[in-house]
Amino acid sequence: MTEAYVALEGGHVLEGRGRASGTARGELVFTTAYTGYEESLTDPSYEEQILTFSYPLIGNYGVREERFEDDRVHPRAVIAKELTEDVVGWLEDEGVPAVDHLDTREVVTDIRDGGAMKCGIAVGEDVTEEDALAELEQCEAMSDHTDIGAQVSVDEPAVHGADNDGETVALIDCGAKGSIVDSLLERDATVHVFPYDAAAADVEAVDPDILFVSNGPGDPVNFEGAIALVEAFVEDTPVAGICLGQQIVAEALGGTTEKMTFGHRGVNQPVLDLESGQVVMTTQNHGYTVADPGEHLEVTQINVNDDTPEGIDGVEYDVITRQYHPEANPGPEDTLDFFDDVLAMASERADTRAVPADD
Ligand SMILES: NC(=O)CC[C@H](N)C(=O)O
Repeated sequence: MTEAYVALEGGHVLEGRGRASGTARGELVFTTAYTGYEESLTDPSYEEQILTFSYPLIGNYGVREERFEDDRVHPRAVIAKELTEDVVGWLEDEGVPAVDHLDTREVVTDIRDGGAMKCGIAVGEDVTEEDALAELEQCEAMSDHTDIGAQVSVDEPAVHGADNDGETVALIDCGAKGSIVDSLLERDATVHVFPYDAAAADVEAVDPDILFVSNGPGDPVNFEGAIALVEAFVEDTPVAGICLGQQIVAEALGGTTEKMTFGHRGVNQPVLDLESGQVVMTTQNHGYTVADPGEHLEVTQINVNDDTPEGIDGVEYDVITRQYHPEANPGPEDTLDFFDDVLAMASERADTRAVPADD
């Protein structure tokens, strides 16, 4: 019999059915997404986290690689009410422990009331509660993962769409989802992907029309290299960001970020555009938020549920960021036009440079 124990911060241990064996520790979070488990499980932003699905049945339409956001599963472990054989086989192959047949409603309400918390998991033939508690004991707070970018970023720069005719984007890869790159390529951009700690001179060498800071896991203050890049480029080059990217831009330009109680993870987060008055449905996956944008940034969109900043523009600089995921995957495509706005900003910059100085 495969045992499964989930030890929550504070020492409460839940018992479930073991589906994929192993031990793991991480920050316990939940997503309310009712579809898109392949995309969520391959989203690098879930590194060092244990993902609970509040939707009860996960895996019911199989597992297809073309829906992956990256080439591996990122959460340290997976919890659901019911996991299908397809998804269990995939998690087993990936060596990611999985537990089902426990009360996920209890897990979700614990997180909602107590906040995202440390968690230890043990799944296997002979594991005990103590094994899960030992994992919990060793679990570090998310902010203590000071070099988390190294786990998810590219090692070397890479270029995609070199033959495209559009704008040149320097994408700072802090754990970028594949569909962010795809969304730019579909709009004819050339995308130079750089490691999260790239030197400014290397980025400058491709003469980007825009610096684009990606999504990624963990605490934005730990991405010192990416923060320095925004500082170095923002006066002369437009800057865009998604999710962690928005938080990094705020940190770079005099704003502050903070940890939320349990964050936003799901595919139906309502966002209000303050200028148009329009509300859109968005995909989200974050546990930190911009607390104060500072004087160089202004909030243009807010979350309808809790008023947190969802869209930010530069006051005097060309800056545009989103806290949610305009690329969707999973989730609604209401906000794909963000990529058009980003590339329009990049295009203006390209046009300005093309004009000779004495014109
Ligand atoms: N998806 C993301 O980029 C997540 C950003 C950051 N790690 C957070 O949890 O807020």
